Amino acid sequence: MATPPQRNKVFFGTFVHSKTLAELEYLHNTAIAVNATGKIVAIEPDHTSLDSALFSLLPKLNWTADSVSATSTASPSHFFFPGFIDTHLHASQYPNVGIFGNSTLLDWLNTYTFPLEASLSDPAKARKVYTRVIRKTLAHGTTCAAYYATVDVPSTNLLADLCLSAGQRALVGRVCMDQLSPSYYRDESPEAALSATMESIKYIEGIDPAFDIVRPVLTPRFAPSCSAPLLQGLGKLAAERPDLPIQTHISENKNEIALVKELFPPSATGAGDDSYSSVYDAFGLLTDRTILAHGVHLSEFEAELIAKRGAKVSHCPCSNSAITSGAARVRWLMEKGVTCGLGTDMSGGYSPSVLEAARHAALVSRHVAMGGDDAAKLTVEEVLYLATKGGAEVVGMEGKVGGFEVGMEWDAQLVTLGTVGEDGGVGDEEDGNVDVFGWESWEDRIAKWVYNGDDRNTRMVWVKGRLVHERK
Ligand SMILES: O=c1[nH]c(=O)c2nc[nH]c2[nH]1
Repeated sequence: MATPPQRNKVFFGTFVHSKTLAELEYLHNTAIAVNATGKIVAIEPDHTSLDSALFSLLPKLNWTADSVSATSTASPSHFFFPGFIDTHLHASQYPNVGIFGNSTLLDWLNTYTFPLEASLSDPAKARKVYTRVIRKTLAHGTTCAAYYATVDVPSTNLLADLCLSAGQRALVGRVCMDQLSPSYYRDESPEAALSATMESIKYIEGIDPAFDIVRPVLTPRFAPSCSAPLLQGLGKLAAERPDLPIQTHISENKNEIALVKELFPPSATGAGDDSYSSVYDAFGLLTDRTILAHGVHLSEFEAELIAKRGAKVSHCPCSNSAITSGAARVRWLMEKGVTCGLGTDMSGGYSPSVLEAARHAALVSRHVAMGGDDAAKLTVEEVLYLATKGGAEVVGMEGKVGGFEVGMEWDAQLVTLGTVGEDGGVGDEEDGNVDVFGWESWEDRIAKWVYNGDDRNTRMVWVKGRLVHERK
């Protein structure tokens, strides 16, 4: 299934993206040229119109006018923004969003999660769920998602097929788990888990050999679900396959941490201590390709170890609040040198939106601040960095997606906010859920979007230059 052939494209208007963790860059009256393979090949600021940009760009790029399609918006309430990167979510749990009652992690897994995931070995059900979650996340501007599927190989492969045909960039993980779940939902043995994982890796290599859009990811569910031989086998595979990322959960919930200490004492792992991070480290799974979801209760020692290994943390604030896991200290992690991104963690998290995760990240950081560390507060600029450039680093795609620079790929969204008319009614633009009165600075508009925006503001979405969603 090859990506359909594309035309060259020129986009004109306001572009907003993260320059650094602390700073957004605003490029007004700017044209960005994207070639037929989806790469940004030119960025030209300070044009008076699309026509003037085309007049300048086409000869430079050796493009004819009829080889180019243009998307232009000069409205002060429209802007292009990099596509969001969801660094942690369970595609298989999408039907359960919002269904968690008063549960916490370990009972939530048994009550809500394992039965649903197991039921997705029905191919018709899996197709329905995966089609829907891809559509929904694209509609929220998620151009790249690090997905957990299930234990089942055919439906995991189906998820990869569906991401590829929808054009959503994805890491697709067959879930490895050979212990502590009901017998109807687990790998039969470490060998069976490794062979099923290889089967899925081979399948994805077959459909997207260069991993242009979809890539397999080694996915030990979390330490309690995996026997020592399984973790060891996955560590060996990770060493043999440096092209594959690894994803798992860490230190989300206090009972989970106690369980890990009980299951993996240093005598069983050979580690020098009994920390959760050292378990993954002992099995060769704490690497610079590892995405660790949650990291709520990490110790000083663990944060330092994670930073030293170059492993990344997917911060999942919506989930951490919903199933009462705790408030992760993101500023502290970043100051320790740990790269962080954002995850919706559906369905521990109830929302498919990375913008919502950004908002929760800002709010949870204020709860951390209320505990006495005022510097913990994350700004609008910082949570948007985590949602884009930080996320790109977490999934191993830094320099490729997450921003607007020559050489990067065009993974982007067109965001439209609603203008308010002279009489207080609807202005030139559609009636949006974010009202722009016209006197706000661009910084204010972006803040209003972060705190009030949703998929109604996500007008168009592109991945690698291809239009993958348009809101009518
Ligand atoms: O939020 C979570 N969701 C899960 O599915 C899971 N499995 C292990 N640990 C987990 N945490």
